[in-house]
Parts: sequence; structure tokens; C-alpha cells
Amino acid sequence: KSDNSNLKWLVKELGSDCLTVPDQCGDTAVHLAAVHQPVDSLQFIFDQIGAEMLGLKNNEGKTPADIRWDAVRLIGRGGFGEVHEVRTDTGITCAAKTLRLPVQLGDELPSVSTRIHRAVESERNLCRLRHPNIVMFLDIAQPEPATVVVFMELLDGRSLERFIDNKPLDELTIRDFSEQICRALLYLHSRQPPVIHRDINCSNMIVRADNTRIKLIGFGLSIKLDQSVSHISASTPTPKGTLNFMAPELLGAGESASVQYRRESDIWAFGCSVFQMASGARPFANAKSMLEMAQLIDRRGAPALPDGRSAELRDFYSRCTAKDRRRRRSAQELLGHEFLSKNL
Ligand SMILES: Nc1ncnc2c1ncn2[C@@H]1O[C@H](COP(=O)(O)OP(=O)(O)OP(=O)(O)O)[C@@H](O)[C@H]1O
Repeated sequence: KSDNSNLKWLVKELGSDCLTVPDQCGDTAVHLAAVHQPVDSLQFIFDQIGAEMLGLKNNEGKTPADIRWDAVRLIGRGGFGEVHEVRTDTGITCAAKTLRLPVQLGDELPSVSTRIHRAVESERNLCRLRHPNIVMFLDIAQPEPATVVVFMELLDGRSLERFIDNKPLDELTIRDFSEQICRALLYLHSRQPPVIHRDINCSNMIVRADNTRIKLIGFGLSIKLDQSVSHISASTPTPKGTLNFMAPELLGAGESASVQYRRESDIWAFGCSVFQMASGARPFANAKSMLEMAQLIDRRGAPALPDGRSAELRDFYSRCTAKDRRRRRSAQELLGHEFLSKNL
């Protein structure tokens, strides 16, 4: 309540100590008030417990004063929210992706909030990734029960999708970008435990403004976090991701099977990105459903590259997009392929 009557009642009944008791996420009344309440509530709490309130840490080690930021400009919108350029109160300029998860506010909210919190915690290892072809994740926060904000390095460039702009790229550029993405995949796939991207596609790759460097973004975070609430939001346990880039083994999983994203599904999706660079169009551009995709792949495999492409590129592409996932090449093997090493 904005008149603080709830807080006043709690303090009257339980004493001011109750303001410092953490909930399941480790958030105290001070953390919640810092995010949800007008500054009067913080003043009220300050009057009760003094400066101690500023040092209280939640499960993420965050005090109520941590991660305050102002949006500088809107960069773009995704399926679950938007990406802003932001400036934090510590003076850092970065990108912040806000994911609003589709949950019904109701009785189940505390348990949903805990599930989301766990999912956020399990993704925190992304902040340890350091690679020149992978966006640097800085922090992941959950300012509200069903809202997650991912802070990342701010990239200056445009997505590979926009870079391609429906026009095929020359083979030198395809080779250069493919090699960089393969290096990023090798780094991810050889970590212990392996990091699977789960949503490799040309909109999740940013080409730097000078056109020389390409970086992976995205990391299927929306997919993972959405799945953490899927029992509430009525989504099925079917795989989520970009339909045209979905590997055959994911399409065949069926509604009740548990979805296994593996290194090989990232490699297939990478092959689909090679197709888009070589042809200008997404593979399976007209497919409307997973079933349709599964049938097309079953009948004809991955779509053929347009005429005029070199034998090396064709072979490279076919090794990324073998129908049987066990016959697909690893990122390590792809890096040794002659398409990447040959002097074009
Ligand atoms: N770190 C970043 N720096 C600069 N621009 C970014 C960054 N991350 C994303 N963007 C841009 O922000 C826009 C929205 O990205 P977002 O990842 O939300 O889209 P999306 O892939 O559709 O999302 P989702 O998979 O969550 O539905 C895109 O134009 C993308 O290029």
C-alpha cells in the first residue's frame, strides 16, 4: 500500500525485525520496497531499522541499492520484451534485455517466482563466458517475480539477418563469419558442462559496425526461462526456438517427450545460418509447423545450396546438416574443414 499501512501493521504486530527477514528468494521487505514501492516506504523502513537496511543481501548477494539503471534508448523488441541501451548508477553503459514471462498473477506466484529464480541462478554461469565472438553477459537480475533483466555488453552493429538483407553473401564473407561462429561454438561446447546455445540463428548473431567481427547473442534464455514457468503458462513441453533452424531430432521429439538440446542441434542451426548466408533466405522459409518441417527434412534433408557455390562450401554445409545427428561434425572438426582453411 502506498500509505505504508501494511508495513506499519507488520511492524506493530511483529516488531521492526520482520523487515529484515528474507523470503524464499532471499529478498527482505527492503529489497521489495526498493523495487516496488515509492521512496516513502524506504524512508519508513529507514526510520525503523536505520542504515542496516542498505547492507542487507539477498540470495544473489545483492543489496537493495544494487543495479539501478536508466534506459537511454530502445534498441529493439524480442518475443518476451525489449532490449534497451541503459546506464547503471555505477556509470556503466550496457544493453539490458527485459524478459517478461507469461504467468498469471495469482496464488501460484510465489512458487513461479521461485522456479524463475532457480532458472536465473542456473543461467548465471553465462556471466563467466569470455570469448571474442560471444556477447559478454554482465549480470542477470529478477527485479519482479516474473521479470528477468539480462545485462550485456552493448554491441555496435546489426544482426546477421539484417546484414544479409535477403541477398546472398560472397564466399569470403561466409567463410570469415562461419569460422568466427565455429570458434564460439567450440568454446561453448567444450566447457564443462557444455553450454548449448539452443537458439542459433542469424538474428542471434551481431555483425560489428566495421563488418569484421561477429558475435553470438541470445543463448535461448527466453526459451529456458519460459520453460521454467511452462506448467503454469499452458505451454507444452515441445521444443521452442526458431522454427526454420530447428534440428530434426528436436522436431521429432513429440509432445510428451522431454526435449534434449544438444551440441549437435546447435551445429544443425549453424548449418542453417550458412544456408541463409549462401542463399539470402532462411531455410524452409515456407514451413508453418514443426510437423511440416519434420516431413520436409525426412523427405529431402536440408535444402540444397543455390548453384554456383564452391564444392568446399557444399561439403562444409552438408557436414553441418546431416539428418542423423551422430553424423554431424563437431565445431572442432568443422574448424579443420578445407572450406575454412582453403585460400579462396
Ligand atoms: N547486447 C546487445 N547489444 C546491442 N543490440 C542488441 C543486444 N542484444 C540484442 N540486441 C538487439 O535487440 C533487438 C532485440 O533482441 P532480442 O534478443 O530481444 O530479440 P529476439 O531474438 O527476438 O528475442 P527472443 O529470442 O527473446 O524472442 C535485436 O535487434 C537485437 O539485435
